[in-house]
Amino acid sequence: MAQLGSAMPTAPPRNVQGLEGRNKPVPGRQDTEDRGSLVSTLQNYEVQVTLADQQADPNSPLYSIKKFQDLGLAPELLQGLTMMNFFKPSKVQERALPLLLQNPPRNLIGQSQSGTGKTAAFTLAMLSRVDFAKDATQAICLAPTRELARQILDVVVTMGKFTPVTTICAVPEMAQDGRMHAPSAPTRAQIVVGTPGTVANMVRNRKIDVSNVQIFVLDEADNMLDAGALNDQCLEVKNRLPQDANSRTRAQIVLFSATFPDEVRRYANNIAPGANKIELKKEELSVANIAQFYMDCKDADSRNDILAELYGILTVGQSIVFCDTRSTADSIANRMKEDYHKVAALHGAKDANERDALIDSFRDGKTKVLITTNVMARGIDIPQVNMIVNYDMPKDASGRPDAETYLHRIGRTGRFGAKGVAINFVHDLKSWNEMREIERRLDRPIIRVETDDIDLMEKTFNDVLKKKVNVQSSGVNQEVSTHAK
Ligand SMILES: Nc1ncnc2c1ncn2[C@@H]1O[C@H](COP(=O)(O)OP(=O)(O)OP(=O)(O)O)[C@@H](O)[C@H]1O
Repeated sequence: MAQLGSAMPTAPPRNVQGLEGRNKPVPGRQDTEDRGSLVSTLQNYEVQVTLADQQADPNSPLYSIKKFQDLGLAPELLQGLTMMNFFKPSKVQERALPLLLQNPPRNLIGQSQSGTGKTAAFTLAMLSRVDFAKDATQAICLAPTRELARQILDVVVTMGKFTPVTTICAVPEMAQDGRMHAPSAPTRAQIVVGTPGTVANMVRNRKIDVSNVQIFVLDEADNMLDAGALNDQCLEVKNRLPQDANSRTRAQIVLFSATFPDEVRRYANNIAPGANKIELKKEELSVANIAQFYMDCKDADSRNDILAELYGILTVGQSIVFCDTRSTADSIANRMKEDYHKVAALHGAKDANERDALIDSFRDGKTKVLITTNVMARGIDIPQVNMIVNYDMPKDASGRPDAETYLHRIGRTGRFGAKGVAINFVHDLKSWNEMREIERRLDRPIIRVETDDIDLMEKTFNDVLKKKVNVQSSGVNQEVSTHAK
């Protein structure tokens, strides 16, 4: 098979500004700003019909027979949903909301595919449990990264716009921007969203009074309850919440994730005893609208050449490139920048202010390609992202292929019914085996795409994004890799 590699022409990236799709709504859904407008263009019209069709398809995770009005929500929250152009609940929202709002409150362990609206479900539950007349913290939500905590806080604020709710984002070195307080000050905010370390610190130091907390949410719960510091910090917060006579946490405990590996699920049952459960079957884990490809790279280094060649395609929408380590992320970004490609590297070694600036710039579409580590693998919701590249295949702490992290990574695209493309780089037998193991576990084909013909690559991806092709029946080259031998 012909491959890109050191012999690849080093011509500057082709100008793809004129390509169909640029600066237009992501196929399959509308951009956030556009979703409110009445149908103004043919494309928006098509997009809206597509989402409505999916929400009417019983096999879609976006399917629901109910309206938000049927789910027992307060009128101010319905107003917030209308303002956000949430017309119908998704399956997880329809199923979770009545369970979350039942009285007396009961714990919930909820699982649903990436991008299917779990955040709205637990945000509505938090907003519903708050007594706005009470000047005290009543809901705490923990998320594994500052980027995700900030994003969840934004959803709380937007959805709660017609309520008088008070909120804070408790993450390290939170900037004062009028809405978010510095976490060093004691708070009475009704809803606290933050990262486990900072919130645990604040609770320990009495900066957060937990005596009135009614609901405690762990987003990305399987990750948070996996052994390690996150788990210890989450447990510390939970154990400081008021308890009943049987030493059970009085607050409603809500755990959400797209994945719950068996061992974490067992443990989750101890954390949230007697919980209502919404579970996915193994075959339901993958999101069908994300087409998965792999590219044969000649060797480890040639991945950079292929990435440079892909740049034009990656910037048609927005893309996230995942690699193993912070230093790899920096070195890929530096090499791309040497070729005058505009990319940003975001990872845990950057300071807080820089991280905020980088994600904000990416969210605003000012940066088109983000090179990152698993720090961005979970929860981040940027509808314009239509491509994901696994520069390195994800591995767990013991170095084994990590199918859960893979699902979360590729789930940064294909949000709420949109189409997305995931591209895996395979450069040796090891990475080939890792990819095949993940493919086997998730039971979805990962299909080879040729790397020697940029036009064909572009067409293949565009056809998927424009819904012309169902990859599983497309006849796209399914030969095995040269690394399979
Ligand atoms: N009922 C709805 N109608 C329209 N859009 C919705 C609805 N619910 C959620 N969304 C949008 O869908 C996108 C994905 O939602 P969200 O981020 O909550 O997914 P998630 O299930 O938490 O994903 P992940 O597993 O990646 O964390 C968001 O942009 C959100 O605004």
